[in-house]
Amino acid sequence: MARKIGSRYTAHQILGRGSAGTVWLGEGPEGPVAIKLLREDLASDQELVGRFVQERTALLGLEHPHVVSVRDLVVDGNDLALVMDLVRGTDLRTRLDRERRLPPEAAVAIVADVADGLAAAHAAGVVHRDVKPENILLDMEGPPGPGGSHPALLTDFGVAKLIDTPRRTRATKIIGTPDYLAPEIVEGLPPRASVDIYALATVLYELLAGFTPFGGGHPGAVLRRHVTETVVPLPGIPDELWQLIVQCLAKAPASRLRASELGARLRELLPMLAGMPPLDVDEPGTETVEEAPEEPLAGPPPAGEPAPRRGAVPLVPGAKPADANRDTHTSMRVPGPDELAGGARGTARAPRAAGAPRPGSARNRAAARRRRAALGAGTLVLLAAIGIGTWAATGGDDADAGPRDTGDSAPASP
Ligand SMILES: Nc1ncnc2c1ncn2[C@@H]1O[C@H](COP(=O)(O)OP(=O)(O)OP(=O)(O)O)[C@@H](O)[C@H]1O
Repeated sequence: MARKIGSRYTAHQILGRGSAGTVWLGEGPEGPVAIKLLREDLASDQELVGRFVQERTALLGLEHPHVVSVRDLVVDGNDLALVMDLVRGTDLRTRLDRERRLPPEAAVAIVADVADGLAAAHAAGVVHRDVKPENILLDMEGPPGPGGSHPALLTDFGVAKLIDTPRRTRATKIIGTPDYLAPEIVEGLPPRASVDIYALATVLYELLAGFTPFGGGHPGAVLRRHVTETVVPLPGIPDELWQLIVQCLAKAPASRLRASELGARLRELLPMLAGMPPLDVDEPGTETVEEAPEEPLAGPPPAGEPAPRRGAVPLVPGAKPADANRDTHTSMRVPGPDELAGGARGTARAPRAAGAPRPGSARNRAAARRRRAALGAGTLVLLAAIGIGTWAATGGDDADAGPRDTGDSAPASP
């Protein structure tokens, strides 16, 4: 059923639903558009509406072949909507679900497109903050490129920032999708351009492997892995490609490549990857490092309340997720030192070449011991980092103090 959005747009048919709202196929004065209608509870939040209007210029200003442009912002009664270019195709999550792993050439071509889009955004001072396969659209009407991949476009710019908490509390909250969150966000530091590079490298790893490097299990465990664990090489991956992934998954933001460089370096690899089949990797079982069963950091939901779905589990006991129905986002408090110390039992996931023995052998037990030692050291590092995060939080209201989330004006440098 058609629905009017403001005075200029009509929404015809639902294209999909996300955590922040529903995307409609619509019509505007200049032709077909995609309209993202934000959830009612977000639309009725006066502060968010204020930010929405404030962000107008930054959101509307981004024009790039690999970015889904926002054409208009509509604030009309209870409706809050972003009007975007319509991309006729599918999102990368759907393709990944269908194919499980992509041939390296196609994966690299897609990620190079997104890196180029990010480079333009970062140059304009915009940090995306929620790079993940769901936010990468494949334009099936665009010409197929290397590996037969259609052009990839990054969408949802600015949405993570819009639904973020007020500035004064921002440094104490984590907003995002756990599998793609850079370690410095877990540590409570403000998101800079380099968080997008980390998330994009995670996407590249996922396209090649079929799973993310630090995902699996409780969101709290996922967050800890970002800070404490190092990524394990994928069997059969060309070394040049692996080195790029490792560099962009560096724990230190300054060690990661800039988006423009990442795009260029990935494109240089394309000829070498031509015709290479998907990597032969088995998804690792989640190997428990400690013998004792892992205790969830948060208790079970009270009787009568449904268990929150993936990504919506509070990291800290008693903390309520912003929206338990969110499928892919999480809203958590930055864990305190006690909570981290109590949750130091982690899990480690190591990819295996297809057919290789599962973990549990004497060799793997030795590796688990090494990881346990590393995890202990990592926890110390994390505790120190939380100290820094706390400093950032307490400095948040002081105009002259330390680093801050400048959001749309965040420096594009890592
Ligand atoms: N500009 C667009 N053109 C065509 N389809 C779109 C466009 N933007 C989004 N979609 C489709 O709408 C669906 C919902 O998108 P939306 O951005 O709301 O959610 P998401 O990114 O999947 O999840 P989340 O918001 O939780 O991150 C997506 O599956 C996507 O395929």
